[in-house]
Amino acid sequence: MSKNPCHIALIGATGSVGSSVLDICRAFPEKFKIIFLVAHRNALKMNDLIHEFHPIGAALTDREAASILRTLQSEVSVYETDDDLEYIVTHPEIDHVVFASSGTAAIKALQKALLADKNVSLANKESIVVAAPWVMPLVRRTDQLRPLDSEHNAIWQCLQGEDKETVEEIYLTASGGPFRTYDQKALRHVTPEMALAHPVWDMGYKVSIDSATLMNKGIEIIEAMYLFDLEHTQVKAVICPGSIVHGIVRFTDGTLKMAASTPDMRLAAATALSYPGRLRLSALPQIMPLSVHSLTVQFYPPDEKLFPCLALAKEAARKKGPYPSLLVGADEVAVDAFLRREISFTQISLVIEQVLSSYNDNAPQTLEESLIILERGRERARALIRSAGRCGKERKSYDR
Ligand SMILES: NC(=O)C1=CN([C@@H]2O[C@H](COP(=O)(O)OP(=O)(O)OC[C@H]3O[C@@H](n4cnc5c(N)ncnc54)[C@H](OP(=O)(O)O)[C@@H]3O)[C@@H](O)[C@H]2O)C=CC1
Ligand SMILES: CC(=O)[C@@H](O)[C@H](O)COP(=O)(O)O
Ligand SMILES: [Mn+2]
Repeated sequence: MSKNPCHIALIGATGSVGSSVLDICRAFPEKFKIIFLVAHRNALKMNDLIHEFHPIGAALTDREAASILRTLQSEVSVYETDDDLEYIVTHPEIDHVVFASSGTAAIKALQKALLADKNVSLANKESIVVAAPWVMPLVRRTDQLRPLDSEHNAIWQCLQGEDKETVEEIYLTASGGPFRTYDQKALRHVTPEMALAHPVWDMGYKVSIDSATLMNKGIEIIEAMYLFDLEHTQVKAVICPGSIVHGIVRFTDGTLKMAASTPDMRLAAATALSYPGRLRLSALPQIMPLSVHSLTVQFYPPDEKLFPCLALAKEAARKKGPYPSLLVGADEVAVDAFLRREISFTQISLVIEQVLSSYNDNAPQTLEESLIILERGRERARALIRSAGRCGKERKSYDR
């Protein structure tokens, strides 16, 4: 930790990962102080957080929501634009920026934070998948970028003190999602409510649906390739029901090193924020420490036929070029359409597959080109869904 208290800017403060980070800050006020809070449009929750954490500023990237927040309180300055976000993540008062927002909107802020030599904890996987070639070279110090995604946080912990050349392969564990035991026929009748009911984690809608299709694990494979500078053949997914083990590294001498803990994002947040120290999390009595005596862990391979999204993401990992951005764009739109009941659960992978297979342009050379490809992925997915026709059932929005 650079200083006590460590001054934090939290992007995605009103979300699921944001709440875990705030729980750690709440439990250790002498170690962590919230200086800026950023979210998209949840003005009411942001207002509550301002009253609790007393930051010097808050931002809502939705302009209307920012206006509402200004009317709700006068305690802090309210920001809203991309420039404001850059101001926040490079602010001289800030030591550590946590990127816990969903989507890809914070990519440029992530670049700015790294360039300004801030420590960064990163939960947002889409940013790395879309922009790694323009983000990873900006990392200046080995302790600067700390993975918050639970599997990557586990791998990061396993790799500490190790020589990268001795890493043979890594395994990211997957819970298997709510449909781990389903067959093809049962998958056809899956509803958004069923898909959102994750067996282990309480997460935002997008990542919950991605977990149910196993796209989350596919996206995480690409994320891990870039974060740990590994080939696609070195990153594997393995099902671990219950998600007690989060990540495994196999070294060249055959040793397997794995990180296990109660599945709780506050643990990942604590390790990233307190690195190289560790916190005494008994201050958070709700986190039950694992007992070695009751530990039974099973691993088995994922079924890529039943969950084709994983195979599609692995193919994008192999081909790289435009495919990771296309995959993220198409998946975003397909998941949204599923939540709006415009397509079925099994059509999610069909939409993404068609977007990927119909694309033959060049690899992006710049971040701007990668963002254009991301947008093409979204547009093509929208066009496919439109042309397939709407199902005409009741449409319920799952937007927060
Ligand atoms: N949830 C989890 O346990 C895990 C999540 N992740 C990753 O972390 C990220 C966040 O996930 P999760 O917390 O579940 O998501 P949520 O949907 O719960 O929260 C998303 C957060 O991002 C904010 N946000 C959305 N768009 C923007 C934007 N354009 N600018 C600024 N803030 C924005 C939202 O604000 P508002 O509420 O105002 O709309 C909200 O605070 C995702 O990339 C996810 O894949 C990784 C590992 C675990
Ligand atoms: C908590 C976390 O890191 C999520 O990304 C988690 O991995 C989702 O669960 P699945 O293992 O089901 O994808
Ligand atoms: Mn994860």
